[in-house]
Amino acid sequence: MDNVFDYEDIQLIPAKSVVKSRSECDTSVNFGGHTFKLPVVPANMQTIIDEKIAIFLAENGYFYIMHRFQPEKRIDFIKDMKARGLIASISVGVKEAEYDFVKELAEENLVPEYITIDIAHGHSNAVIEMIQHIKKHLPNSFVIAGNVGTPDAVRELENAGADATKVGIGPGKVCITKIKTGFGTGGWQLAALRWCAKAASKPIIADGGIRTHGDIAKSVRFGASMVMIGSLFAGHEESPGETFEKDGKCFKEYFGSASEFQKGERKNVEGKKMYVEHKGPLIDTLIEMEQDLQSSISYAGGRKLQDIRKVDYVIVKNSIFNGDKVY
Ligand SMILES: NC(=O)C1=CN([C@@H]2O[C@H](COP(=O)(O)OP(=O)(O)OC[C@H]3O[C@@H](n4cnc5c(N)ncnc54)[C@H](OP(=O)(O)O)[C@@H]3O)[C@@H](O)[C@H]2O)C=CC1
Ligand SMILES: Nc1nc2c(ncn2[C@@H]2O[C@H](COP(=O)(O)O)[C@@H](O)[C@H]2O)c(=O)[nH]1
Repeated sequence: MDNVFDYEDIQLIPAKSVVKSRSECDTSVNFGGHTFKLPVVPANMQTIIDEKIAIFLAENGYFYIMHRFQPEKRIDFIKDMKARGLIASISVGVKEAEYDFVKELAEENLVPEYITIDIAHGHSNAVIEMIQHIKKHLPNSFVIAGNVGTPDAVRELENAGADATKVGIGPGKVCITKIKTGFGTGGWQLAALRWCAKAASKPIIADGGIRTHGDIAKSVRFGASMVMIGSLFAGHEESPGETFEKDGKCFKEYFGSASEFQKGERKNVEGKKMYVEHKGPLIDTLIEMEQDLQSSISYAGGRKLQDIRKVDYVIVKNSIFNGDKVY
């Protein structure tokens, strides 16, 4: 690896604008045969998405991935989405029961449009075998496999049949993998994305470490087709979990999928919990993301999302915030 950098080490270089208004810039993306308004998907975590949010996102043209932490609800969830004429997008793990679940879906002819294999260390035979199992029983589902952090892993999962791979081990806001294991892409997630994207022949989802809307544009620049985000989507009015008040301010909890709060026990804990200040309605954030990304496209001198891929960049050795707070 030559250049190692993360989101805040990079600035994209502006090119001459070709639009009269940022509203002319098109942020939509085709991913897995469907077009979505944004190249952004809320993380498939229990404090980020639930059935209600999934319906809201699907009805309004946004991509979503339902989490896998209430496995008994998944069949009814898929049936409900299908009954509404909406895309069904679910997550699975790799344990034995998940093999039976995939077979059950096939037997009932319940075919989710998207299935995400959601595992911490995706470069493993466990994930390769699950990709093959899904492709055998549900060949028409678009399979997203992860998480990985190397070109070798991307190639192996693609060769096993994955339709997209998800890159990011340890850059998440509530992640403690980097601290507890010493491994991962924490601190160099954007460079890892670039490294993996060069090897990929199918779409990549950049997962974790997004702290500002500008990081979405940077992810696209370095090869992401889709960007998975947890912390920026936490704390909304609709977010799962209770709102509580402290010193006159409202908060919501955001915890890791490998935290004791998710697992219900302190075994192989690699995630933590934090409290996020209340952010208001989800739609306001989605609209602001779209406007900011339209602006990014205009700075790229383009009209559509892919134009961001063409811009030059510099590696800024110190933080781009120069000691200032982000907001
Ligand atoms: N993106 C990221 O950086 C990370 C994300 N997570 C999230 O946490 C959740 C739980 O993940 P995960 O623990 O994988 O899921 P599971 O608890 O479902 O474990 C999946 C299987 O993989 C095994 N496993 C887990 N980690 C490893 C490893 N490092 N090497 C070999 N086998 C392993 C587990 O066995 P056993 O438990 O016995 O080892 C289990 O059989 C997921 O939602 C995941 O996305 C967790 C950590 C990092
Ligand atoms: N190491 C861990 N990573 C986790 C855990 N739960 C989720 N995640 C990953 O984080 C991203 C979201 O990152 P953010 O920076 O946008 O907040 C999520 O999509 C997972 O890949 C965990 O317990 N440990």
